[in-house]
Amino acid sequence: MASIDISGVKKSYGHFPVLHGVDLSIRNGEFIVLVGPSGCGKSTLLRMIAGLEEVTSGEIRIAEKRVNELAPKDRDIAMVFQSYALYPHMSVAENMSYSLRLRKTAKDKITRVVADAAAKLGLDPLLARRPKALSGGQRQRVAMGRAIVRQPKAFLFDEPLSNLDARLREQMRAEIKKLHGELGATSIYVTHDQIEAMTLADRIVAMHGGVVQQVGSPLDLYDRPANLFVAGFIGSPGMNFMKGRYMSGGNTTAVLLADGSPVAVEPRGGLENGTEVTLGIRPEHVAISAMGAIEADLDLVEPTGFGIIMHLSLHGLPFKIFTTDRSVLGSGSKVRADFPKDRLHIFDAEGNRVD
Ligand SMILES: Nc1ncnc2c1ncn2[C@@H]1O[C@H](COP(=O)(O)OP(=O)(O)OP(=O)(O)O)[C@@H](O)[C@H]1O
Repeated sequence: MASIDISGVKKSYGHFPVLHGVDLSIRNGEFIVLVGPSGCGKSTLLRMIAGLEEVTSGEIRIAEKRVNELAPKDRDIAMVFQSYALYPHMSVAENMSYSLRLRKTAKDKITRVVADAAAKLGLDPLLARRPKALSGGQRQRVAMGRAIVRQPKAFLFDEPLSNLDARLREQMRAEIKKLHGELGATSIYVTHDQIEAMTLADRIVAMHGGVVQQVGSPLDLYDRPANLFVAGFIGSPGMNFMKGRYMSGGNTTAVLLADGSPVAVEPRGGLENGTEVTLGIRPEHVAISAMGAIEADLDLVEPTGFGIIMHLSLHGLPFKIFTTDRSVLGSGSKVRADFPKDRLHIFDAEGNRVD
C-alpha cells in the first residue's frame, strides 16, 4: 500500500493540452474516484499514474518516490480494465497466478495466494475454467483476482464495470467496496457514472475540461458543490438552475427571478446588491405545498416506482421535482411548491458557489 502524490501534472498531445495542471494527494489506503464527462481527461490522468502515458510536466510520486521515468512494470501497481484483458488460453487459476509465476514466486505460496483471492471473490468453483466459459461478471472478478494476488502498492481501475448490465454493475460495485474494506489498498477508480462515484469513493475528484473542479467526500460534493459544473453533474435527476439578481435590504434577502418573482434566500455576505446569480435547488428538495409561493405548470410525470419525477415549466423554463409522495399523481396541471432556504445554492456570475 502507498500514498500517491500528483503535483502540477500537465499533459498535451502535440500542441493540444488535455490536462491543465493537476494537484492531488492520495492517502495510503484511500479510495479515490475520478469522475467527469467523456473527454475530461480522467483516463489520461490514470494512465499517467500507471505509466502508460508520459507526463508532459509535473511530478507523480508513488510511496514518496518519483515515478515519472519508471516503466509501468516497475511501479508496482495493478490495473483493472473494462476489457478484462484475460489470457484466453489460460484457466482462471493460471490467469490469476501468471504474474507470480513470472516473478518465480514459490509454488506453495502461489497456491495459497490464489486460493485466498479466489475465496474472497467467490471464484473457487471456477478455477479450472477458461475465460470464454465465464460470464462478464465472473471475468471481471478474475481480472480483480489477478490484481489482488500481486499485492500491489495501489489498484487503478479504468471503468471496470461499464461492460456489465445494470444489476450486475450494482452487485460488483458492492463487491469492490467490500473488497476495499478488507484489503484497505490505495485505489484510484475512473468512471463517468456519478452513482458509482458517490457509492464507492472516500473522496471524489470531479473533473471537467482537463481541470479538477472539486475534491471532497461524496456528501461534500452533493451538499456543497463548488461550482455550477459539479452541482449539475452530481445528483440525478440533476439540480435545477434559475438565473436571477441578488437583492438584500431591510429584513429581506431574495433572488429576483427573470419574471420579477422573489425567492427568499439566506443573506450571502460576499454578494453585492443587484449582482447576477444562479440559484440552484435539487429536485428532491423542492417542497410541494398547496400554499406554496411558487407555481409551475406540470408537463410530464415519470413514476420510477421508488418515487416520481415531475417535469414542470417554471416561468417558461424546464424544472424538475422528485417526490416519493404518490398523492401528487392526481394533482392536476399546476403544482405549487416552496424552496426551503437551507436547500438553496447560490452561484456567482463565474459559476462559483457563494455561501
Ligand atoms: N493519444 C491521444 N492523442 C491525442 N489526443 C488524445 C489521445 N488520447 C486522448 N486524447 C484526448 O484527450 C482528451 C482526454 O481524453 P481521456 O480519454 O483522458 O478522457 P476521459 O475523460 O477519460 O473520457 P472517456 O470517459 O471518454 O474515456 C480527449 O479530448 C481526447 O480526445
